[in-house]
Order: sequence, then structure tokens, then C-alpha cells
Amino acid sequence: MEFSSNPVVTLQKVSIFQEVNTILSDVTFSIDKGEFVYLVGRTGSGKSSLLKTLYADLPLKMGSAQVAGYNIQSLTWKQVPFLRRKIGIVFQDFQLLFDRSVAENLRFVLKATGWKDKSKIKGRISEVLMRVGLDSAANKMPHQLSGGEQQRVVIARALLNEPVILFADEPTGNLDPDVTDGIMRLFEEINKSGTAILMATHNHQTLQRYPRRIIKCEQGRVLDSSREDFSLVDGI
Ligand SMILES: Nc1ncnc2c1ncn2[C@@H]1O[C@H](COP(=O)(O)OP(=O)(O)OP(=O)(O)O)[C@@H](O)[C@H]1O
Repeated sequence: MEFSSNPVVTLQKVSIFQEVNTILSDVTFSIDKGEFVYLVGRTGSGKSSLLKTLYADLPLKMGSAQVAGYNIQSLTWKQVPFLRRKIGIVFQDFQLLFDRSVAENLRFVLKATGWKDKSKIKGRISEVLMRVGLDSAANKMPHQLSGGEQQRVVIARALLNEPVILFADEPTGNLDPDVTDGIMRLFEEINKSGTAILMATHNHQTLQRYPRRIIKCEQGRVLDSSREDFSLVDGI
């Protein structure tokens, strides 16, 4: 197996469990700085469990994993917020705070991650909203935005601390095809500027339109398009 020169994620012989069940075993792969990788597999095959392990939401009990410079297997609860500052997380259901404006949603995260200077906070919020094409939405409430716009705010939120990698769990799962395309173009731009992306998706069209390396969860194992051929026809 080839080892990458500059990985932001490295897994070696990882097993992933949900309660007493083994979901995936012998998982070994790495993701380079600035790479864009899809994560596919049938429903229940373990994509979300794998992502949750990488952002330390599910404990790693077997094997070793490094993410953004942190050893996940030996991470303490106190260190989790520091890991989360180095990564960005985007879910399918947007998880914005609906009782406050877009800018307040972003300010909340910045303050929680140690930002204190008011003018720097304001500047950073403008920058990330500009980046996702929503510079005029700062004072809107989330319910005043469309689904695609809300997802853009979630992406802006994930970008606040300049992550080295974005973990995205079916980020376009609730969006119609046109809106999905706009969000995919945004992910492409973010990736071009140097942020690695690991994106779980069931969307065949996305995989065809924006072809990239694919990691597939299948029957308790992980297959990797950079190492072996596999068929996408069978269940993604
Ligand atoms: N919190 C949990 N407790 C117990 N079992 C769980 C939990 N979450 C998921 N599982 C089980 O782990 C397995 C993998 O689920 P996971 O959500 O990782 O799959 P997935 O590939 O992301 O599926 P989908 O495409 O439907 O999102 C499934 O059998 C699921 O039932």
C-alpha cells in the first residue's frame, strides 16, 4: 500500500462499533491535505459511524486514527473541542439555531471557540458569508432562508476556523437537484482553496458530475477506488 506524503486523516486497522456490534473492521486509508473523497455505501453500511469516529463523536476502541494532527484513540474529552476547531462538520439536517440571526449563529461558534475581539469576529463573519455567497444574509433569521441558503450558512459556520478538512454527512440529502449542484460547486471551490473534504453521499449524479476518489463501505469493510476497482452500481 502507498502511504500519502501529507495526510490530514490516517486510519490504521480501525474497527468501528455501535454498542456491541462491529460495523466496520480492518479500516486502513489516508486522506491527503487538499484531497476530495466521497464516502459511499448502502444505508446502514457504516458511513455516519465512520465519520462520527473521525470527529470524535463515537469512541475509537480498536486501531489508530490521526485527524488534523490529533490521535483519536487517545483523545481526552477535554481535547475534543481543540480537534473540532481544526475540522468542519456539515450535516444533512442543517442544525442552525432558529431563535437567532445568521450572524448570531456564526458569532456563537466563534465565541465558543475562543474568539474575543469584536471587530475580528465581525470581519470573520463577513468573510465566511461572502465565501458562501450570502453576504446580504447576516441579519436574516434562518427561517427566512431557503433550504439551500440554510445549508450555505452551515458551510460558512464549518469554515469559521479555517479547517484543514470538512466532514460532510449527506450535505445535499434534503435539497433538490439544482440546489444540490450549487452546493457541490461551493464544495469544489472550498476544496480548490486547500481544504480537504470527506463527503458521504447517496447521490449518483453528484458522483458522475464531480468524479473523485471514492471510499465505499460494504459488508463490514472499506473499499477504496484508489487501491482497487469496484462497482458503484451495487448499492450506494
Ligand atoms: N446510535 C446507535 N446505536 C446503535 N446502533 C447504531 C447507532 N447508530 C447507528 N447504528 C447502527 O450502525 C449501523 C451503521 O449505521 P450508520 O448510520 O453508520 O450507516 P450509514 O451508512 O451512515 O447509513 P445511512 O446511509 O442510512 O445514513 C446500522 O446497522 C445502524 O443501525
